[in-house]
Amino acid sequence: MSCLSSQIVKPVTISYSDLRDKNADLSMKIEQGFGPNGLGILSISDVPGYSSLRQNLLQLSPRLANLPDEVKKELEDPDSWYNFGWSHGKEKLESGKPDLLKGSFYANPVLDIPTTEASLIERYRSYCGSNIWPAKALPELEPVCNLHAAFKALGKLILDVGLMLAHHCDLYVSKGMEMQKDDGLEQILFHSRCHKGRLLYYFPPQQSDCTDIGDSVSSWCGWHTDHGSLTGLTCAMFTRDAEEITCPDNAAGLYIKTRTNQIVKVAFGKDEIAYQIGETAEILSGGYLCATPHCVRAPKGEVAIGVDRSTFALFLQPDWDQKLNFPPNVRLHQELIPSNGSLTFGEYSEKLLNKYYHLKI
Ligand SMILES: O=C(O)CCC(=O)C(=O)O
Ligand SMILES: [Fe+2]
Repeated sequence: MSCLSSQIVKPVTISYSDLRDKNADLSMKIEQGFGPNGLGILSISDVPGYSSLRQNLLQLSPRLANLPDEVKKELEDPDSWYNFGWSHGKEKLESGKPDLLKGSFYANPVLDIPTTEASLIERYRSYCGSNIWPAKALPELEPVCNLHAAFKALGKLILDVGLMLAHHCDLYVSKGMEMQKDDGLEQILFHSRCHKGRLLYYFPPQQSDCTDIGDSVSSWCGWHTDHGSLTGLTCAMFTRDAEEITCPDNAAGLYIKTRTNQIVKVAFGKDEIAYQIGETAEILSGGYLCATPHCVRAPKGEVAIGVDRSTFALFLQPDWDQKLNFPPNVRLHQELIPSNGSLTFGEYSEKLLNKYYHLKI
């Protein structure tokens, strides 16, 4: 049984100067962060230029989310199942109801048009579509017109730091498992065209929600594991009436289920980038890196009225063509895996999307 701890846990931290040293032995820290008995998250401190890029992007999140509905509609992309541009109320909550609690803006921070091949765009809708940026031509979008630059700058920085971290993950995994030179996470992620950034906006609880929110730890975002390899996360920004505040409810925020089934709130600094493990890192590493179950708790009570939350996630993911061999000891989504135990990352993701959108598997 899971057990909710009132403790707030700080992840293991690696400084940027240690991380970028390819020869440093960081395997103890990688194991503490990501290994079978690790917390499932670690943070990187002192990344040059990071703090201002975080601030630049996160401040645009409430502005984007509060644009008129018809303007946001122009930024939607049903062809990619809302995996590019603006998405609100398209995913389902654990209860089966549409998720209206948060809005997201998705884009590939590296490639605006990952491919022009129609068959690929049709087959891998969530990755092979094109980015949609607020056009300068629309005056209503003026407050978010620099979204394009701010999103790409932060996304690329979190990607570069994530690749350095992937290098050290490979060194750790190679101590336990035989690996070919190009099989490692670093090379797989370096060659991928599939990275996806997500600017998230959690709408503020209203007076009427006060009693609805309840005690659940997953009241803002349900329990899940990310299906990419590494997820880079910024420390969230809370605002009320467009002013940045400290969240009035200390229990609100990101929660993780540890390997020993403890549910803990994790907190890391504004100046740190946190990374979590996604399912495909667990698959590629034969279970040496373990996917991180997590959720987000909303602030509760009168003090929470009008408090919103903005954050950014970068999903570092393998290319759509990357073959994944599912090791027998990794038991994620067993029902989706064919008998030969192998799928490409693109096929795996499409199957998951079908599962979550209640379409056919
Ligand atoms: O809001 C957060 O801190 C986490 C978001 C998240 O888990 C996701 O987008 O997959
Ligand atoms: Fe997540």
